[in-house]
Amino acid sequence: MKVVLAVGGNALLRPGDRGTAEEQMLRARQTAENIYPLFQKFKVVVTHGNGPQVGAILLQNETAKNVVPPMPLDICGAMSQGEIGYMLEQSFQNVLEEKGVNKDIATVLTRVIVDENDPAFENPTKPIGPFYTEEEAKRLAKEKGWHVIEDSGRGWRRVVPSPMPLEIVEKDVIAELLEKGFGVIAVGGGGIPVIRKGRKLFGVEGVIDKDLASAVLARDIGADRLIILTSVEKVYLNFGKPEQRGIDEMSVQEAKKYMEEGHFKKGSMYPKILASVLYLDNGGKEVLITSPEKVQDALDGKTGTWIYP
Ligand SMILES: NC(=O)OP(=O)(O)O
Repeated sequence: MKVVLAVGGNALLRPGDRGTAEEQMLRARQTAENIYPLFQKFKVVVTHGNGPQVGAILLQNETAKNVVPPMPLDICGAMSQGEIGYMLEQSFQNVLEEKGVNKDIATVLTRVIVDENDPAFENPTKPIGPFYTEEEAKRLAKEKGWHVIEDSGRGWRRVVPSPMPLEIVEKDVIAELLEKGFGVIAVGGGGIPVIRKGRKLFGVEGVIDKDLASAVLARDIGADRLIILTSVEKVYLNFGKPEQRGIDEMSVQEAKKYMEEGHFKKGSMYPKILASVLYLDNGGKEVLITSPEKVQDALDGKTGTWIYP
């Protein structure tokens, strides 16, 4: 069975973490300990976010711009794929070794085709980098020309364009590595956004949503299952309210209805449900949304939210 496994931001950073290498390596190791059995059971491609890391790389580039030439956002995205791919690959490989599982892991630098006329380029929505107070964020926006927003009740952040992913450039390479028995890490940070001009590709500045890009990958390689790991055990209706109710199973039609009714927050569960719909509406078979800690129980049918066509 071919599985695309999208790991959330908490795979590398938790609230309160500063984002040091030691912290991120520790979180990567914890993620590996939770998910290593999946590499034994399935042909797995792990995808991941990069919001905090790509924002930090961009800041580093901008801060040192008078010493070394700063890199544009697509190249910062490529750097974040290398950084995070390394941390995950090393952690997965070490845990698999300790558990006696014979599996090699390969990270694929991945580009994703977007539309150069995507309106997202004129309307930045993707939060990256550290959190600021409202006052700091508004000052930085004025001083540096940044766009900033309040991010899901967690603080203020810089936002950048987030075009819709259309196609995974490296889909055949990823599929081939899976068939040959490798565990694969790909589509890091939603992939590096590129546009097609004739037969050539060119990078563009943006950060793609990793859940949407994971759905496109799952479609493009004909994955049997899309698993989205996040900070909650299952999807909830009326999340955070007294009438909150966990969903064990829903159809894609029900998922669309709940989206329209406004049950899912834009910066958190909404893109995961949208990605599930995108995958299931394009031939996908099933989606599981749960936390890294509960993924084994969810696969045994004990928890998580399952979504079907
Ligand atoms: N690219 C992306 O979606 O990153 P986060 O999940 O970290 O926001």
